[in-house]
Amino acid sequence: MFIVAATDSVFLAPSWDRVAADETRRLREVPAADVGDALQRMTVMDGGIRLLTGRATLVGNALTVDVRSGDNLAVHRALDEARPGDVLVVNGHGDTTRALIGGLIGEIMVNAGVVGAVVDGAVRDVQVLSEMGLAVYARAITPAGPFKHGPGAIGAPVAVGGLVVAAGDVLVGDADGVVLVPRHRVKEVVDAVDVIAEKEEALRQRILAARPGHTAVAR
Ligand SMILES: O=C([O-])CC(=O)C(=O)O
Ligand SMILES: [Mg+2]
Repeated sequence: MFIVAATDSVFLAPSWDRVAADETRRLREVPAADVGDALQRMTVMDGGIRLLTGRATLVGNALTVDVRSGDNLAVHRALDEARPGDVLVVNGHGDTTRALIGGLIGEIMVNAGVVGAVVDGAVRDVQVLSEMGLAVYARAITPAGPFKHGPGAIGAPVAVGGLVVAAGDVLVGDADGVVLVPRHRVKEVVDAVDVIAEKEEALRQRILAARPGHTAVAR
């Protein structure tokens, strides 16, 4: 940790599995909407979880953190457990009065290879986070800083955006928002998204063909 604080109040789960990057590669190329459709439109975070930085594409394994509202001690501690390709997923209990992540946490994320964050709460320093190339999704922005007393939990299932996210599950985000792909459903989703994309394209072509003044020139 880069801050000096006792962490006895922070629970740490023993370990969890992650999905290898080559298994999720296809999910980087398709809209989050298609990924959600491949999951029967079910495991999609609510629209309050919005992209707040310039980089939209987010695909990675959840490093889950539960915090006390307005307190980010467990976030600092969690980053010691981070692996490259992780996404910080924080249950801030919907509290938007204090930011749980900012530019300094962003710098630690970059050191650890953490590609972004999804926060059920608020963040700050969004301009700086954006310049770092991090994809950060949250409910709100506030300049108000967090406390660092704990308690918290790392690696336990968390409630974020109306979903339960387990450590190691895959998050897929773009400008529309964030979709959860449960770890054991990645292959099924990768197989399904191509079929969905083909169907959408076929329908789009029919719509374009019906547009007034349409000439049958391939795009
Ligand atoms: O004070 C904090 O922990 C949050 C913050 O602004 C930063 O990480 O830069
Ligand atoms: Mg800051």
